[in-house]
This record gives sequence, C-alpha cells and structure tokens, in this order.
Amino acid sequence: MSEVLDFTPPRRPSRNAHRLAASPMPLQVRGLSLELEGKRLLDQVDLTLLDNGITVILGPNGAGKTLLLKCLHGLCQPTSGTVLWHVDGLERPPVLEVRKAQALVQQKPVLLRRSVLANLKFAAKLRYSPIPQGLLENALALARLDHLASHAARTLSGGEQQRLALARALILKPKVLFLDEPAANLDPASTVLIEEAIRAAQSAGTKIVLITHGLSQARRLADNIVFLHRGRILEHSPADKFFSEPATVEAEAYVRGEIVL
Ligand SMILES: Nc1ncnc2c1ncn2[C@@H]1O[C@H](COP(=O)(O)OP(=O)(O)OP(=O)(O)O)[C@@H](O)[C@H]1O
Repeated sequence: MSEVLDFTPPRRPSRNAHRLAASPMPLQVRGLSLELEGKRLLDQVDLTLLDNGITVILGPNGAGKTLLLKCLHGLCQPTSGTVLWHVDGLERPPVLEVRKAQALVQQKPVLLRRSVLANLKFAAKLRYSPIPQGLLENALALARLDHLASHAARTLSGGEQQRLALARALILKPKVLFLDEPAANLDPASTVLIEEAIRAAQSAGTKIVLITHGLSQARRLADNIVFLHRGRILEHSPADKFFSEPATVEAEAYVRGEIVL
C-alpha cells in the first residue's frame, strides 16, 4: 500500500492523549521506499524524529536526501511505507493539521510572483487573523530585506531569496521545519544570520530537519545526524558520536572529506 501521510480519520484523544501530547515524537517513518523510473531511490527507510534537537541529514550527492525530505513533507509519494505524524496529541491527525504543522524551504525557493512584503503577508494571513503588529517588520529585519520590501521577490538574488523563504516559513511557526541546504547560496554573514534564526526557531519549539553539505555547519548546528547513502540510512546518531566515531566506512570517509560513491 502506498501512503505518504496516514489519511485515516483522527482517533479520538484517548486516555493516553495527555501522554501523546507530551510525546517527544512528532514524526515516525516506517519502511519507506521510493522507486522512480525503475530505480529504487529510497530503500526501507525507518526513522523516528524527536521534537527536540536539530536533525541534520548528511550524505553524498544523489544519496536521496532531497527525496526523503520531500516524502516527509508530502510532496513526494513513496512507493511503500508510512510517514506518521503526532500533532496535538493525535496519533493520526487530520491531513490539514499535518500540512499546517510543517513547512519546507527548498534549495531553490518557490516564491510568489509578488513583492517581498506580499510574500511575507501571504504566509502571515495563513497563520494569523489579524496579523500581529510588527510581525512583518520583524520578518523583514530577520531576513535583512527591509530595503527590498517592495521589490518583486523573484528578482532577488539567490541568497536573498533563500533568506526570504526562511523568514516566510518561520512566520508560519511550524512544528517541523524542513530545510534543504538553506545556506547554499549565502555569503558568510548571511550564513551566520540564518544559523541564528534556525537556532532561535528551535529554542522556540520548532523541530528542525536540515540538509547540508557543509560539515562545519553540521558540526555547529546538529544535535543528531542522519547519514544517507544510496537511499539507505546507514547511521542515525548523536552528532558528537557521529563525528568522533562514525560507525560505517562510508560515513567515516564522508567525514574525512573523501569522495563517497
Ligand atoms: N524525478 C526523478 N526521477 C528519476 N530520478 C530522480 C528523480 N528525482 C531524483 N532522482 C534521482 O534520485 C537520486 C537522489 O536524488 P536527491 O535529489 O534526493 O539526492 P540528494 O542526496 O539530495 O543529492 P544532492 O546532494 O546532489 O542534492 C539522484 O540520483 C537523482 O538523479
């Protein structure tokens, strides 16, 4: 059976609802595989993402990191397996609640054909009614885009678009924020800015799941590391342990900066 999100109706909060509400487990992946054009690109992925800490997904080019993130977000339909969410104490929340609980910032941000400010306003309206005073100004300041507020979002540089996309996602205050190489186009100062924003969001209760190729960035941000290789999770361990004692030859080579095929 192919399931990306569990669409069965929400269970009534049970006697265990209070326990689930406090459960540190927003997302569980069981036996997720993805085949496209006859190739198995994700292979029997099992993953439990706890709601504390920043999870960084590492792995060589083509390992399947982006596809995995898209499957978690519901943008990509796996061939088999399940992605189960826990939202507000419900083991099987309504799909709308799941959608509202998460946001994805893609490597090439998808921005509306509107101004920078209008992009932020669009997100704010989804989350708030009325929009709290100062929210949009704070988001503009966070992205250091005050001076470009009235510019067409799609004419911004790659790095500016990434900063806008992150600020827009943060306005939604998602329970889980998926970030696909959020610093790929950023200069060093913007990278610091983005990393501060990511840490602040995590401290405010957003679970962060982030793909990066920057090993230094992973060392700075990660609480735990998922290491993906040829569509399989070879390791999921605390960041300290991953970097000091990688358990597989592939991860060891990757950490040493060698090419891993
Ligand atoms: N729509 C598709 N059809 C067929 N193959 C695809 C499709 N999308 C991705 N792939 C293949 O799946 C593999 C994994 O792609 P993915 O983008 O997830 O890799 P990645 O780990 O994010 O790589 P990178 O670090 O280079 O961004 C790649 O070999 C890619 O060519």
